[in-house]
Amino acid sequence: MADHAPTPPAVQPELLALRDQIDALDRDLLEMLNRRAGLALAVGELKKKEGSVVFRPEREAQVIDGLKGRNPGPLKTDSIAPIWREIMSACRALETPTRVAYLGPAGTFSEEAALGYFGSSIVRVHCASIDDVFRTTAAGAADFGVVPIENSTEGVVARSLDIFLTTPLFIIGETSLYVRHNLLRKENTLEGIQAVCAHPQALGQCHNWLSAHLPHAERRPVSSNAEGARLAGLDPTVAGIASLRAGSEYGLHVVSPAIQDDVHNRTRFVIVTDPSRHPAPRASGHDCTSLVVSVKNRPGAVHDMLVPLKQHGVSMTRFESRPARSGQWEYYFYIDLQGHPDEPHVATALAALRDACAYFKVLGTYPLDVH
Ligand SMILES: O=C(O)C(=O)C[C@]1(C(=O)O)C=C[C@@H](O)C=C1
Repeated sequence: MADHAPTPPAVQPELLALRDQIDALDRDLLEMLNRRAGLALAVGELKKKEGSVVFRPEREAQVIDGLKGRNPGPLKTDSIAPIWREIMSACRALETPTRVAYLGPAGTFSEEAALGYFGSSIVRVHCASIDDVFRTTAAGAADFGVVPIENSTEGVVARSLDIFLTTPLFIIGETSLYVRHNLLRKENTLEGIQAVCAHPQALGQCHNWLSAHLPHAERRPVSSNAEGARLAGLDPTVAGIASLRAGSEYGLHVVSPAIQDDVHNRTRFVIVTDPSRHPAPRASGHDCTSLVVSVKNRPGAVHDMLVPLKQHGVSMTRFESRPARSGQWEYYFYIDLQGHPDEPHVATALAALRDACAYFKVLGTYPLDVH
């Protein structure tokens, strides 16, 4: 009896012929991608002469939308956005480096959102907190910041919304991520776990699972999930809740995968930048405008404020309130509208809304996320 591994079957001639065709096409693709990169470089030179910015989110959204609309298959239409984001990321990097700040360390969901939105050809700027992402971007140490603003299980990310009241930064893009949390640990067992370290949002999103499976373990909030994973790597009695990427980053076992209470758990992130260095994106055809407003505390004030939207046919896709901290039961309202102020009906509705509000700030106008 042979004691060595069986030899694989001989490669069939049909398979060889198909692979030859794939190799030839890959060479064509490589040549075409390089021609595309050459054109992007020429665009970059033009922009340098004009003094205009390199990153154009509305153009990238249109490129992806256009290709999705003409995809003949069999490539899945869902595959188009990630492929072209990477291509445009590589082309953009030839024009200029894109520095992106987000809540670090390596392996956070914020990092995943940043890479999903900008592609992987970016300069990664890790920040210790959401406040730090805003500060770093405002100080010019990053060109863009990526911050979470709402989660489908836990609701708003209050800190991000509060900072929007005072920050000079504005929103130029959005991206959403399916967030799957995993219980990670040095040992591959639930036995002996004394504490679970994660971001408070993740602890909240896994509340039922933790109550059912680790009722006696302390739930210890830390600055990020990746930080929780890092701590789990240092102490065998500690588990972290984080992404699979964070697990492999810190050499941990996945003791239990997908422990979030809601299988459709999603987080929405926005991309912020300094308007003095980067203009607002132009209309792409599928845009969102985000506002924060307040009204005088009187009967019917909120209703009256929203009437112009109906009158001018503008859809509201989000309406969120946060206490104004005045002690007077006053609130700030965070509103997302469909459309771009360059569209006349949106501009008219915004002007009327502004007149009806005691406080009115446009947080940004940007292309809707393209998947
Ligand atoms: O069209 C441009 O303005 C480009 O710079 C080219 C390109 C691309 O690769 O398609 C790259 C960066 C921009 O964000 C948009 C598009």
